[in-house]
Amino acid sequence: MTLEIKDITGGYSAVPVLNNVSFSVKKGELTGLIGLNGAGKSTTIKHIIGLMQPFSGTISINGQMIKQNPKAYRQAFAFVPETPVLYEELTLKEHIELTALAYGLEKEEAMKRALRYVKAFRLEEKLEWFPAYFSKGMKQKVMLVCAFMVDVPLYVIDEPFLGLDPLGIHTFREIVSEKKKQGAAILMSTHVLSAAEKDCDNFVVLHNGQISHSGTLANMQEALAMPGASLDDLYFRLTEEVITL
Ligand SMILES: Nc1ncnc2c1ncn2[C@@H]1O[C@H](COP(=O)(O)OP(=O)(O)OP(=O)(O)O)[C@@H](O)[C@H]1O
Repeated sequence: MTLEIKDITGGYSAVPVLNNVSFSVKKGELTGLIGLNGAGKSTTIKHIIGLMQPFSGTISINGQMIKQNPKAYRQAFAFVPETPVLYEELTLKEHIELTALAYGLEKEEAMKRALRYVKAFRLEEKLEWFPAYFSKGMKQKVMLVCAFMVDVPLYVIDEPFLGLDPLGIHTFREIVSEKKKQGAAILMSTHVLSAAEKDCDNFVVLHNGQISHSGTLANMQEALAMPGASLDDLYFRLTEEVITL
């Protein structure tokens, strides 16, 4: 098990947003984290990446908790936020160098690795560009390059499908498939259920801060006695929120 979340309860004030959330993400698997607006996906991710500490429960990556060795824990994952966070005064090349520094990678080797992804996302002419010149999708690609250039056990990716163009999504899928083959675990939060159904090996459905289901599509179909149902239909049943006009 690469990422193991055991019974976490947590939130922003004394009132918890997450209640007894448990799930795991296995080596070589892509797990989709899905749920309605406000269900608790970002809050869960903030706990995983160490921005928030749970009131109770534990989170570990490859058996290690953040408090045991914060630096090792932080270097065990790469995170891509939904909204790109880039340094205005640094070029794409300098973002790659900064990532290498943060993960303790040798600069030339790191650049070689990053260039594969830079080319795959068609950014090779833009290595000297500053973020101000990038479109929203290009900024997202820069974030993805900086995440995928490091070999880590866990990738946490928040909503990759809304900013990328179709070629970018194709490239993203190819990289994810390669990373899975190399044994990485990937947690991806998304609202794009058609893409999630196609790509994810299993799903964690959050509803009102609790897990309403986790497992494969087949597990969900069986549990809900909806053989052959799409992820959309299963999701609406699990969240019980189909609004008709
Ligand atoms: N900084 C914050 N302070 C207080 N409450 C917050 C904060 N951020 C989120 N919340 C609350 O926590 C709950 C879960 O929000 P969260 O952002 O985790 O949802 P989400 O599933 O990521 O939603 P979305 O799909 O809209 O991104 C919501 O009730 C939200 O209002």
